[in-house]
Amino acid sequence: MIKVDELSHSFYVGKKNKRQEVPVLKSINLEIHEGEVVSIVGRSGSGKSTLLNLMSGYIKPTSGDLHIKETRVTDFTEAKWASFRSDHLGFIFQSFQLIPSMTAYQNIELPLVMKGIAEKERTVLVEQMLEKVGLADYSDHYPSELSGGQQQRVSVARALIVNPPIILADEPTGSLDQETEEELLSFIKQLNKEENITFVIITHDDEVADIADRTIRLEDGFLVPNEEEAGR
Ligand SMILES: Nc1ncnc2c1ncn2[C@@H]1O[C@H](COP(=O)(O)OP(=O)(O)OP(=O)(O)O)[C@@H](O)[C@H]1O
Repeated sequence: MIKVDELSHSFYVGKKNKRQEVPVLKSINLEIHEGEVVSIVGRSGSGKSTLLNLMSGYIKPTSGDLHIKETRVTDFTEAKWASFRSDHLGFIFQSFQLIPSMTAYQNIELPLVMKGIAEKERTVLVEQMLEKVGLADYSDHYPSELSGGQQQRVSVARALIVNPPIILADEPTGSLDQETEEELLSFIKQLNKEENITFVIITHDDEVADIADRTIRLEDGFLVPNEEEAGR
């Protein structure tokens, strides 16, 4: 589903004549299979978000190769990435990243508008999705009128609305209380089981790592070999 080969990434900081290379990811090899829930853990600064941003096409690798759904995306232009993302990837963030001036309904509808889906069809899909995430009564609420857990459900609904086979999540439970976190995790597990959606989840949270089929650990930009896999 996602194949990462010898992927390295450096940032360059400082002024032109004093440009300094900051190597962040170092020869990462990794394969994520269809239907897996994979958590990515590691200390702050270990490169987790950089890896997710590479998988999303928001940054380009310095070297190495990346395939998603058997498509080589390494050299994609921004336009190609934008269309690939809208067909294959959904995103969930710690800070929800909802548009404050749009209602729950409009936030969920947005990816369909961007895909050029007709209004009639959008209405059916958004209403179904509001039911599915238990927010049918909150469709006209703005993000500021929703609890953290409800906002996260809107953001999950927005990620799901285009039926992506893969969802990439950066600390999705980071802003939630214990109970809401458990709700979100069981919803993720349910989506994974019933709809075979592949999840890649960055987390600091042991409970998220607990629902994952596999945990990948980054340390200073290197992937730490998984003992179980290394022993096979
Ligand atoms: N745009 C950038 N320019 C320069 N350095 C960057 C940039 N983005 C990230 N870095 C550096 O890359 C390293 C890895 O950052 P990254 O955000 O991937 O870590 P992380 O594991 O996700 O951390 P956290 O858990 O705190 O979110 C850090 O040392 C960071 O300072």
